[in-house]
Amino acid sequence: MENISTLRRLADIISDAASTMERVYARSEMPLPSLDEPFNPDDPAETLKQDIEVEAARITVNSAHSFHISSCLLAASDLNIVEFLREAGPQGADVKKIAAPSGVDPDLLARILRLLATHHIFREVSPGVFANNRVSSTLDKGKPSSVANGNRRERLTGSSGIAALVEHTADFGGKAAVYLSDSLMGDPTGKTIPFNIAFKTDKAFFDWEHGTQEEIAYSLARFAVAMQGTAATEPADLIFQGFDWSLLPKNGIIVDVGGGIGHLSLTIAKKYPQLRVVLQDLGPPIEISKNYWRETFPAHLEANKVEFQVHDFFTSQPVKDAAIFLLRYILHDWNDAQAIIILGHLRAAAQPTTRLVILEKIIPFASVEDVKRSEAHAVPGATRPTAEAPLLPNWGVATADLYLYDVTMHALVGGVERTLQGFWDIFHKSGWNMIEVHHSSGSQVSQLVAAPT
Ligand SMILES: C[S@@+](CC[C@H](N)C(=O)[O-])C[C@H]1O[C@@H](n2cnc3c(N)ncnc32)[C@H](O)[C@@H]1O
Repeated sequence: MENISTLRRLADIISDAASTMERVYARSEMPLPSLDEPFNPDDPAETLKQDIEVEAARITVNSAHSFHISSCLLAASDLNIVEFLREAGPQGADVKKIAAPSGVDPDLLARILRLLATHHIFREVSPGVFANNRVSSTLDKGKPSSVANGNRRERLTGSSGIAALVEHTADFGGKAAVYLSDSLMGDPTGKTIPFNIAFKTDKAFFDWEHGTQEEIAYSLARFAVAMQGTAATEPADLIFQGFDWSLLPKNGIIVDVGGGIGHLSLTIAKKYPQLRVVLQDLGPPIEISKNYWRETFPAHLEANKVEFQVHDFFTSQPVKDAAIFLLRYILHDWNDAQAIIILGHLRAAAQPTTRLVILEKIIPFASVEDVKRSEAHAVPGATRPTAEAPLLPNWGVATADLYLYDVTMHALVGGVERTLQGFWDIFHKSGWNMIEVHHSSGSQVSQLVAAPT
């Protein structure tokens, strides 16, 4: 009830703010400037916004500074602050104590935590005293803070993966993203990837070997755990909210293409142990995945129902009798030409009964779309409800994570989060026919099912 009343109070604040603005503009007999019109400093309605009442009612976001949220998040996670505050309990701890294990400047740390608390990540209980809240505690790596501080390499292992995902994104993604404009100014085609400018390398992200062996091993392991973290941000049964896995024959083979540690195929195999899994990825993730399966689902290994295969998906697919080629968060790493090559190799190895199951975010337009003119929208399950005006049809900032991911994909690997038509096009060009789409509740991730044409 407490939460409902908080929500109601929030709605009342917004409603009061709207009434204030309405009153001020009505009093001056002027229309409220439209968000869709260009800014005109000479319009008297603009000067009215300087009105102190309106100023107080207005919620503004200074987007140009918002990268500090990610940099502060990265610092807080790197310094294992959440673990320290878990041990401090709900009353929190003074920032001098929080800073002590790492030896960082407490005043600067307070500023970092205050910025995050202002975005409802951590709570400033009293001046300079911070505690975890519901949001910050999702970053908890689940270990005593002394262990997390004592072993940088191991501090993420066995965690939910959310801290690893935040660190990977804010670290590599954040550093790459600031070069977006530089990349476009230097090369308007968009083919220069910001990552390459930021890290002064010609290599692609997945081939990049940087720093010492220890640093490489650390970021590889962090990436593997981060991919598991993407699942922790989605409903646990997401993979079962679409394609019906029970329809697969006994010993049907799921090839988890670019499967990382294979957490997704493992989830399916746990529920349907009659299915076999071939987990494919590059060498280092495959090594990490073996331990993960040994610890998480040893029975499947003992039954010889999982095979770990080092395989480059830009080469010919060795499994010719797959029931399913499963690709989660693979296609978004690559541009269309590359995605068509990957899908083409799978098509060449497919039987008529083989199905492609793709898990990806599908990008809606920010405008109303004429779905009747889209071939892809005729596929069962493809159409999604849109929001009513004055909300944007895609629900506006409520779905902003889709577009944030999209630009991160470009900045880091030159990839793209595709529209439905975008998927239709690459399927079509690689010999696959989109037959079903499943949008899931409580998640931005959809399943696309395709059959060989
Ligand atoms: C975004 S991750 C997704 C991992 C996994 N499917 C998941 O959902 O957690 C992309 C994966 O593609 C793998 N990968 C990148 N290039 C590859 C290639 N040429 N061949 C096979 N796997 C590759 C990476 O190692 C990584 O595990």
